[in-house]
Amino acid sequence: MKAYEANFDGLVGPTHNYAGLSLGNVASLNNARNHSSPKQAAKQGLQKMKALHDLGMVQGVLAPQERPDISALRRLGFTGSDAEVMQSAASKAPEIYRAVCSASSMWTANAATVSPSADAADGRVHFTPANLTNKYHRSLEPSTTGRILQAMFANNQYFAHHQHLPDNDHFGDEGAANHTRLCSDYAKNGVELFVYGRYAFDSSKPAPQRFPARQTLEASQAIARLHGLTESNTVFLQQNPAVIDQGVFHNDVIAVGNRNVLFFHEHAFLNKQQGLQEIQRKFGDASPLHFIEVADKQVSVADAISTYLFNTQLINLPNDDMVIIAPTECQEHAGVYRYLTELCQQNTPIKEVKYFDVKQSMQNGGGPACLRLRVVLNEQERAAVNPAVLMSEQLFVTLNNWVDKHYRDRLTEADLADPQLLIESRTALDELTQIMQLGSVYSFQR
Ligand SMILES: N=C(N)NCCC[C@H](NC(=O)CCC(=O)O)C(=O)O
Repeated sequence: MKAYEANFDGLVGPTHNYAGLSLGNVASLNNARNHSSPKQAAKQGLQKMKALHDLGMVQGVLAPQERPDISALRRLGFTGSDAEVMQSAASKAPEIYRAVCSASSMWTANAATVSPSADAADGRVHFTPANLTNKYHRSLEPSTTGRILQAMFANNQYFAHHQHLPDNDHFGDEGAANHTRLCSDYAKNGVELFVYGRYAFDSSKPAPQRFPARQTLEASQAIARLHGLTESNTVFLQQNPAVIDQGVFHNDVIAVGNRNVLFFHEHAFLNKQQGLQEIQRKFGDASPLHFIEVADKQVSVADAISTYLFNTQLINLPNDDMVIIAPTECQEHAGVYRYLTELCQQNTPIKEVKYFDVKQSMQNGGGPACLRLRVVLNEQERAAVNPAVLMSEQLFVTLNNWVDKHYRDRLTEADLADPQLLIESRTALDELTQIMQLGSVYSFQR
């Protein structure tokens, strides 16, 4: 049976803003406190989703989260009406307040880790929401993410949903951003590559010194166990601590894989040769596996971070051509643009690059690949997905109208404390759960 690698992009939420919350994420800190455009951000995301749909890809939408997160503030002792909770938190704890306003759930590469049914012992598609423990503003996401995923992939004959890992940094898990699956065909058993930043229970092991390693080996191993993967179809690689310390806060900022191609930077991994050999061994030699390694002299780590060359999507079109979906930053950088142009003339499966403007997201350190969660679905599984979350001409028009109706063109930090913004957000999300037939997934609805 044929299988597809579907992309589920995060719909940017109404409070999208630049709060400088992510130590280790260069863009987040560089653009802190700039004003944002929630409307433009959401529409940029919808444009990319629609473009992939029009290319014949299976494309879906993952709903945003309720922000400002009032229940998170009440858990921290802020009391009174919703408006009073917002006002007192915004004035007494502005850093915390900015964190509970973040629309960071748009980066759905961090929503969960997904293992296709062809890899899992029980023959179902497995989802584990990421606990995102390393950053407070992201740690607010997993419970709601889990409810939204269960409303999208509801049929438990085909889909298995796990609770996110323990909310402790020893099990820090950032989801699919640190997970890649290589295979000869999406429908066939593949090799699942887990990339971690540090060991949690062995401080003698290498670790970054300047910026945090968000993903632990122990978290990645737990996910593999929960998903029913085997030793023969999993590989655990450590990210090079030196690149984490330069600002590569997820593996998907320095490497990306799709089907039988792993596209990565020379300095991406620790013990690279040993790791690549293990991948090759487990992938087998029945069909070709392409390692496309970019040398530092071709593209430096710093340029990879500023252009997000590796936070690109690698997709196979229905005609089987492999295409790179890149941010326009890659087009605007002469060296990276030259590299990509030459790459398409070489004898690799990659034939073309398509550029998209996702600047609102890029300014917070999220590129095209951050914005999507990949889910491999065979025909039966695809038919079991909630149809209201799958992109179509109609859904594209409906969601653009919805954004035009509810989203602000411009948001400044001061606007975040406006009680009206909470009302606008909740009104928008309540309507969205009708459009996408999600049920009452938000705590304000329960
Ligand atoms: N690479 C992947 N897969 N995802 C990108 C996530 C970017 C996100 N930025 C933020 O959360 C910034 C929020 C702010 O500063 O307003 C992060 O650091 O977790």
